[in-house]
Amino acid sequence: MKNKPSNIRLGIFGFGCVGQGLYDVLQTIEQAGIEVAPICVKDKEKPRSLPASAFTYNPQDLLQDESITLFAELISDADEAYSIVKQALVAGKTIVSANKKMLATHLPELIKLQQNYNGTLLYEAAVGGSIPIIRTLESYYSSETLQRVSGILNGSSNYILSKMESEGLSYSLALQQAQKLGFAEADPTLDVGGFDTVNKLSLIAAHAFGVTVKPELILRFGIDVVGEEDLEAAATIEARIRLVAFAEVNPFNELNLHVLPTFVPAQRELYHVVNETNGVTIDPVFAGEQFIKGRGAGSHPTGSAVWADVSAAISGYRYAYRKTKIKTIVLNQDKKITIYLRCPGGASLPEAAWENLVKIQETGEATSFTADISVKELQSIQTDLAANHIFIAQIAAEQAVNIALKLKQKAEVAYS
Ligand SMILES: NC(=O)C1=CN([C@@H]2O[C@H](COP(=O)(O)OP(=O)(O)OC[C@H]3O[C@@H](n4cnc5c(N)ncnc54)[C@H](OP(=O)(O)O)[C@@H]3O)[C@@H](O)[C@H]2O)C=CC1
Ligand SMILES: N[C@@H](CC=O)C(=O)O
Repeated sequence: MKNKPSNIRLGIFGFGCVGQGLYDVLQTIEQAGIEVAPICVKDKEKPRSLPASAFTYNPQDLLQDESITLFAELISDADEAYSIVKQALVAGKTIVSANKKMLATHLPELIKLQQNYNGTLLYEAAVGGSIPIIRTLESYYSSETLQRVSGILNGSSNYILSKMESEGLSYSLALQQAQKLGFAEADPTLDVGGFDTVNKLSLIAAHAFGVTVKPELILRFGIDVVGEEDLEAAATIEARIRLVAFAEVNPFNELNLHVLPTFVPAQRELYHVVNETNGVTIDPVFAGEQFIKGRGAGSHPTGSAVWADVSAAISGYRYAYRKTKIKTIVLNQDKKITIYLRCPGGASLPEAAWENLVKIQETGEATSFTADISVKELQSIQTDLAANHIFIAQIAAEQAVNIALKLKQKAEVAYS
C-alpha cells in the first residue's frame, strides 16, 4: 500500500467496482492520513490491479485487528456483508456500507446495535450513488416535515431505458452494457425487477419519515418486461418511462410507498435524467420543492460517496435517526393510482377491482389499457401480472385520457 503519514487504519472489504473506486479516490487525497490495511476479497485466483500482498481472504484478519476501528464494507454478498457489519458494530467500531439490500433488510436491528454498542454505521453510497440524499434528509431535514420524496434511484434501469429510447438499443444489449460498465448488481434482477430501488426507498423512508418498512411490503414493479412499444406510446404524449420511487405522507400521517415504471412528462426534471444518472425530488412543507441529480452508479461516483462517509465518520458524524423516535407516521397502501397496462398477445388482465378500465390500443402483438386501482389491490395481483409478462406503469389521469386519444389517432393514420 502507498506510504502516507497515517494515523488511521482503514479496513476495506471488497475490491470490485466500488472498492476500487474508493481506493482510487484515497490515492488522490494526500492529506487524508489514512493507511489502507490489506483489503479483504473472496477470489484468490482473480487478476488484480494491486500486488497480492495488498489482499487478505479472511474477514477476521480485519475485524479482529485491534489497530483498525474504521471499516468500509463494499462487497456484493448481502449475507456476508450483514455478518461483517454486525460484528463491527457489536465491537463498537465504525463501518461504512454501500450494501442497500443488506441495510434495508436489517435496518431496525442495525439501528439498535448502534445504540447498544455505541458503534457507527453510515451508508450514503447505498442510495443514489454520488447524490448526498441520506445526509440531506437525516441532518438538514431532521426537524422539518417532508411531504414527499420521489425520484430515480437505479442507475442500471435508467441507463437501459435511456439507451432503448435514444439509440434504439434492445433491452438485452442495454442491460449487457450496464453490467459491463459496473452499474448493475451481481444479480441484475435486483436492478431491473425494481428490488434495488425498493431497498433504497425503504432507507429513504427511515430518514425522511422515521418509518422503517420491510422492503417486501412496498409495491414494486420493474422494467424487466418493458418494450419499445411502451416507450413509443409514452413519446406520443411527450413523456418518458422512468423507474420512479415514490414516498408521500397524506394529511392523516399515512405514508404511501411504491416503486413503479412511470410516465414522466417533459415538464418534470426527471424527464431529463438520463443514463446512469439518478435524480431525487424532496418536498418539504416550508422550504418548497428541491431537486438533486448526480451519478447514481459507477466506480468513482460511488467511491466518492463512500469517502464522504469515511471522512464524516472520522469527524465523529453519526446518524441520529431523529424522526424514527417521533413515530407518528404509519404505512397505508389504500391510495388509488392510474396505470397503463400492456398485455402481450394471448394474455388477459387478471380479475381485480379495476375502475375506469379503458382499452387504448389493440395490435396483433398486444392489447393496452389504462385503469384505476388501489396500491394494495395491485400488490395482490402482482404475481399474476408478472407470470403473464404484463408491463405496467403509473400514468397521471390526464395523461391516460391523452394517450388514448393519441394512440387512436395514430391507428387511424396507419389504416388510412
Ligand atoms: N456498482 C455500483 O455502481 C454500486 C454498487 N453499490 C453496492 O456496493 C457493493 C459492491 O458492489 P460492486 O463493487 O459493484 O460489486 P463487484 O461485484 O464489482 O465487487 C464485489 C466485491 O465483493 C467481494 N466479495 C464478494 N463476496 C465476498 C465475500 N464473501 N467475502 C469477501 N469479499 C467478497 C468480491 O471479491 P472478489 O474480487 O474476490 O470477487 C469483489 O471484490 C454492493 O453492495 C452494491 O450493491 C452501491 C452503489 C453503487
Ligand atoms: N446497481 C445499482 C448500483 C448503485 O446503487 C444501480 O444500478 O443503481
